[in-house]
Amino acid sequence: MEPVSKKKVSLVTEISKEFTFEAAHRLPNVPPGHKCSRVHGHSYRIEITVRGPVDPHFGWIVDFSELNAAWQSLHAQLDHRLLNDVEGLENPTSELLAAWVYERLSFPNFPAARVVKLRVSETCTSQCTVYPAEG
Ligand SMILES: Nc1nc2c(c(=O)[nH]1)N=C([C@H](O)[C@H](O)COP(=O)(O)OP(=O)(O)OP(=O)(O)O)CN2
Ligand SMILES: [Zn+2]
Repeated sequence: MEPVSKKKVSLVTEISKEFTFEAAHRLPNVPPGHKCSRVHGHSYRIEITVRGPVDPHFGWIVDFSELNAAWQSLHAQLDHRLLNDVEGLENPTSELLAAWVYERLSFPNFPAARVVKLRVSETCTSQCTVYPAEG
């Protein structure tokens, strides 16, 4: 009988975690009469995907609880707020919110871990995804 091959494949590994917050917003630059010019609320979902080397000792890219810790200070700034009042979110579209969150995430204990995808869902059917540009 042939021995089973133990060939090592090189893998790209990602982990993801989803967070939620509740907030109100209005979009100040929409045309007159647009429904989003009025203050309204969303149950936002933020999915964060991290890529990096799997630490040989821990066996993970980054502890899920470190993602949790990184998210907590952002959650405190966003949850049950009028997003327009948050510095940098004066025009709180999904696109600009995704960039705002992306720019503020870091994992000090796992510096090799990189956020490679961040998705904001405003509703069940409306999402925005950002990725770091190549290069
Ligand atoms: N490109 C974007 N378009 C819109 C954004 C945005 O952030 N980026 N935001 C809005 C509003 O916030 C709106 O609340 C969400 O839009 P929409 O999907 O139209 O919401 P509805 O639940 O009303 O959608 P229906 O599928 O029509 O029920 C608008 N556009
Ligand atoms: Zn909205």
